[in-house]
Amino acid sequence: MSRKKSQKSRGGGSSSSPATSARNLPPKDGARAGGKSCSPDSEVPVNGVVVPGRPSLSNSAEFYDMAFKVMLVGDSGVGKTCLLVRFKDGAFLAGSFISTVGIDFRNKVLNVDGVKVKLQIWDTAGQERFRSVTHAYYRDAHALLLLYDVTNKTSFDNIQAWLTEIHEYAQQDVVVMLLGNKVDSTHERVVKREEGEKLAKEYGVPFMETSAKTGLNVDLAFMAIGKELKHRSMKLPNEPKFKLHEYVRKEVKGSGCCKS
Ligand SMILES: Nc1nc2c(ncn2[C@@H]2O[C@H](COP(=O)(O)OP(=O)(O)OP(=O)(O)O)[C@@H](O)[C@H]2O)c(=O)[nH]1
Ligand SMILES: [Mg+2]
Repeated sequence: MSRKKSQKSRGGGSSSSPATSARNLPPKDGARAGGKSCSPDSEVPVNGVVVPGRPSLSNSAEFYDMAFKVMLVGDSGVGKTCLLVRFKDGAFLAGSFISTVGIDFRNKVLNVDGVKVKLQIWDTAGQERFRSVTHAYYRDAHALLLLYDVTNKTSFDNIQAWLTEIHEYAQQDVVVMLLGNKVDSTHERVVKREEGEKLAKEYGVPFMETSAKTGLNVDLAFMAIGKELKHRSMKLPNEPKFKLHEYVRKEVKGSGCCKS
């Protein structure tokens, strides 16, 4: 997989540290974990592959073969932070909603067909006032999970604007996946699954509905991204091409009410 720009462009000092979340992600992997600023950029090489055959040791003391940057984007309140916490810790952040301030990240190593794939997952702030902070991170992202909230029509209507932004700031070959979150809220749902599917088809991106609350399809979304990125960077001559759309279509689970 080829990345066009170097990602060492944000400088190496503390001034390059992102604004971090006031709440949200417990300070384990985040950019200011332990009160220190660090440069997570240096951990993830441009093409994702660390050193073939020589596993590296990540911050979380877990070995991995390759590492990639994944960003969570979408309107404020769609559930980006909750989705990440569900994936990383298997928990749901219930209670009052505290909006993310700036940007933060967490690492998780996945076993993708016997290969340890580290995903460095950046949780962005959906609020408009943090948009310029987020823009600076797009260009290094290998994959983007774009979320809307199935109980919030505006968040769905804004997806096109998000995709425009992604095309403007992200790499051309970035992997994008559309997620309709909060499908557990069946009574409040205002965006049908078919509408999400239609929009995703229009833009040629894979789609699934998720629930950070119940965990529906959360692991699958990240695993699909991990598989796609791993296959892109480790294409063996006789290996069949990984088909992300097909994989998602086959593996995705319905919300219980309306899966065909
Ligand atoms: N029912 C339900 N509620 C959810 C789900 N995911 C998130 N929420 C709730 O939605 C609210 C917003 O969730 P967050 O994860 O903080 O939203 P966010 O996208 O990170 O918002 P910003 O940080 O402002 O960009 C919180 O009150 C969550 O409890 C879900 O899958 N189901
Ligand atoms: Mg958040």
